[in-house]
Amino acid sequence: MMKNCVTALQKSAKMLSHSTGPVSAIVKNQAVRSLCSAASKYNFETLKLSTPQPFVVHVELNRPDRLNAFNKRMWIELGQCFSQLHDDPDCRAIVLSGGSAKHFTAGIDLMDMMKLGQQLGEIEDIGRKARLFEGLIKLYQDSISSLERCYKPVIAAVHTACVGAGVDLITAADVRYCTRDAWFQVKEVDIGMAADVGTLQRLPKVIGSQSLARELCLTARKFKSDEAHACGLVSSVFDSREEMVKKAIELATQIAGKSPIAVQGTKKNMVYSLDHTNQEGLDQIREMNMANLQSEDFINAVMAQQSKDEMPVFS
Ligand SMILES: CCC/C=C/C=C/C(=O)SCCNC(=O)CCNC(=O)[C@H](O)C(C)(C)COP(=O)(O)OP(=O)(O)OC[C@H]1O[C@@H](n2cnc3c(N)ncnc32)[C@H](O)[C@@H]1OP(=O)(O)O
Repeated sequence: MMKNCVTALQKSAKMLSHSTGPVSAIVKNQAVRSLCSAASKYNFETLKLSTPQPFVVHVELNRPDRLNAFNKRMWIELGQCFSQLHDDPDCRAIVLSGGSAKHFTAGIDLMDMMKLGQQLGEIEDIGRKARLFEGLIKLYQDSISSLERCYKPVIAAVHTACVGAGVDLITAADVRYCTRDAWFQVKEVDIGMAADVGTLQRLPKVIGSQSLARELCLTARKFKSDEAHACGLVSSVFDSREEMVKKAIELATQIAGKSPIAVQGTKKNMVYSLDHTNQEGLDQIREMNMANLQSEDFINAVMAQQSKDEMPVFS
C-alpha cells in the first residue's frame, strides 16, 4: 500500500518537475536573492531588517537611544513590517530582537503619551476625545496582532528589560527566548491603565495559568528569566545576548528549511485553535489540507522520508 502510494507520489513529482523546469536551480536563485533582500527591500526608521540566512529575516527594534520605547512611528512600522513579511516569499521565519539597545524595550514611549495628552487637551468634547482614543488603541492592537496574523513563525529574543508593551509584543510571537539577565513586567496598572493591546488575552494562554497571569497583571510585579522559564513564557534561557540571537537564528533557519506550506499551515491552525473548539480547529485544518496535501511539498517530503534521503529543498 505504502509502496503504491510512494510510486504515485514519485509520478506526480516527476510531472511537476517537468512542468516547472529544474527546481533546484530555481530554489538556488531564490536563496541567493533572499540573502541580500531584507536590508535593501525594507526601509523603516524604528526597525532594522537583515537576512542572516536564506529565508530568515532578523527584525531588530531600533530606537536604542530611547531604550526601544514604542513611539507612534514604531507602532505603525511594526504593523507594516509584519504584514509585509507575511506576503514576502523571501521570508519563511523571523527573529525579533532588541538590537543594540540596553533593553529589549522600556514599553510605550512615555514622552509620546505626554504629547497625546496635549493633543487631547485641545479637544473639548468627551465623545471626540474618546473617538481619538478608539482609533489609536485599534492601531496599536493591530500592530501587535500583526505578529500573530503573519503566517511566518516569529521567534522573539529578549534581553534585560521587557516592560509593558514589550510583553504584549512577545506574547504574540510563536517562540520566546531570553537571556539570563532578562526581566519582564506587565507594567500597565502602575501607569494607571488596564493593558489593552494583547497581554491580558494572550499571557494566560501562553503560560497556561490564569492564577499566575492575573497575579502578574494585577500587581505589575517584575519577574526574572528563571520564573519566565519555569512558567513557560520563554522556552530557553541563554547566558549572553549573542548566544541567544545565534540560537534564535539557528532555530529560524531550521524552520525555514521545512516546507513553507506545512510550516505556515501549522502556525495558522495553531493560532486559530487558541480561541476555537477542538472541532472547529479540526474543521479548519481539514479545509486547509484539502488543498495543501496536493502540494509538491507534500509529495517531495514524503518521498524523502520514505527513501531516507535528505529533506528536499522547497521552492
Ligand atoms: C494605547 C496604549 C497601548 C499600550 C500601552 C503600553 C503600556 C506600557 O508599555 S506601560 C510601561 C511603560 N514603561 C515604563 O513605565 C518604563 C519606564 N522606564 C523604566 O522603568 C526604566 O527606564 C527602565 C527599567 C526601563 C530602564 O532603566 P535604566 O536605569 O536602564 O534606564 P533609565 O536611566 O531609567 O532611562 C534611560 C533614558 O530612557 C528614558 N526612558 C525610559 N523609559 C522610557 C519610556 N518608556 N518612554 C520614554 N523614555 C523612556 C529615560 O527617561 C531616560 O531618558 P534620559 O533621562 O533622557 O536619558
